[in-house]
Amino acid sequence: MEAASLSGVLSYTKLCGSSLYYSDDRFSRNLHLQAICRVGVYTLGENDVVESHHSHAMEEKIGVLLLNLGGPETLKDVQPFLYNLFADPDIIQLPGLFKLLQWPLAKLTSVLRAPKSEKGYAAIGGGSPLRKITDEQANALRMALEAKNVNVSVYVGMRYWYPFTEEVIEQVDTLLDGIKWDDKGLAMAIAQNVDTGAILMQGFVNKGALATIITSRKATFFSRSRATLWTKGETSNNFINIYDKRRNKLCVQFSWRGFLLGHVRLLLVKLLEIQEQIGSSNIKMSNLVLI
Ligand SMILES: C=CC1=C(C)c2cc3[nH]c(cc4nc(cc5[nH]c(cc1n2)c(C)c5CCC(=O)O)C(CCC(=O)O)=C4C)c(C)c3C=C
Ligand SMILES: [Fe+2]
Repeated sequence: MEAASLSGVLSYTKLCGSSLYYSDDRFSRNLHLQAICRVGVYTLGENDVVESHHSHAMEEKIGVLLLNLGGPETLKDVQPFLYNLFADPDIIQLPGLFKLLQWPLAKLTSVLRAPKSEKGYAAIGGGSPLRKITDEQANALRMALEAKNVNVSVYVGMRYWYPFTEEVIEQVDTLLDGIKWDDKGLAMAIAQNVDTGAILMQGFVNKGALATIITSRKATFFSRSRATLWTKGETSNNFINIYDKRRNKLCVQFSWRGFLLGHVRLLLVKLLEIQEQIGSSNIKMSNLVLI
């Protein structure tokens, strides 16, 4: 895949007092470059009404999380980066029991491909420009919002290379204030059908599970008995997809039990709205940060 065609994923996280909003368009349609470019154009038009919301916005903590895929920053990153990419079943999907070969095959193909890719990266300066571009976009977004008197923290998380989304989410504690973690860093979570409210699954999440939910769009929990993350459906293929691409609609909402159940549930309903706006051609920053 051409490096130039690979921007990726744009996601927004809004912390509203105690709520986390996010939206992730990872592999949907052809949004990749378009979405990233939108960061640059998310400035408010003269006629956009922001002022009326300002006092409200300024009291809130607002975070924006830009998600991208990442790329190798140096030539020695190329093989491990390719491994991360090929080990992702969203990129290369093997049927049935062949799934067990995902990691060895990822290792093999990454090692075989790396020399050719390294040459390509050497020709464009020795590494991928994705991180630099995404950081610049984050700064541009921050400045555009500051110019409108909207004070936000903008973060960047990558799926296949540094800074990994999981690490960013671990670090950005303030984004997760709304969830009441217990002393083991866990919170009870329930996945509900957005339309019917039916409870699909109940389990525990930690910050890593949350990051995985955000990046994979599949219901993921922390297994207390195995002390590991598990994605519902990873063996049965019967995933709980939190977003239905065909309907362009969020289909599962997560609620975290704790102080703020209502609030956090609300945030995921809002997430749906943000998602729909991102999918539409005419999203405005006022929609994004001032819901
Ligand atoms: C089997 C080959 C490949 C498939 C299938 C594939 C799908 C795929 N890739 C991305 C995202 C990225 N790919 C990137 C680089 C890259 N990808 C492949 C191969 C496949 N990708 C290679 C060999 C490379 C290395 C570069 C090269 O040699 O051409 C990158 C990094 C871009 C950068 O700026 O460095 C990303 C990101 C997606 C989303 C995808 C399928 C949906
Ligand atoms: Fe690729």
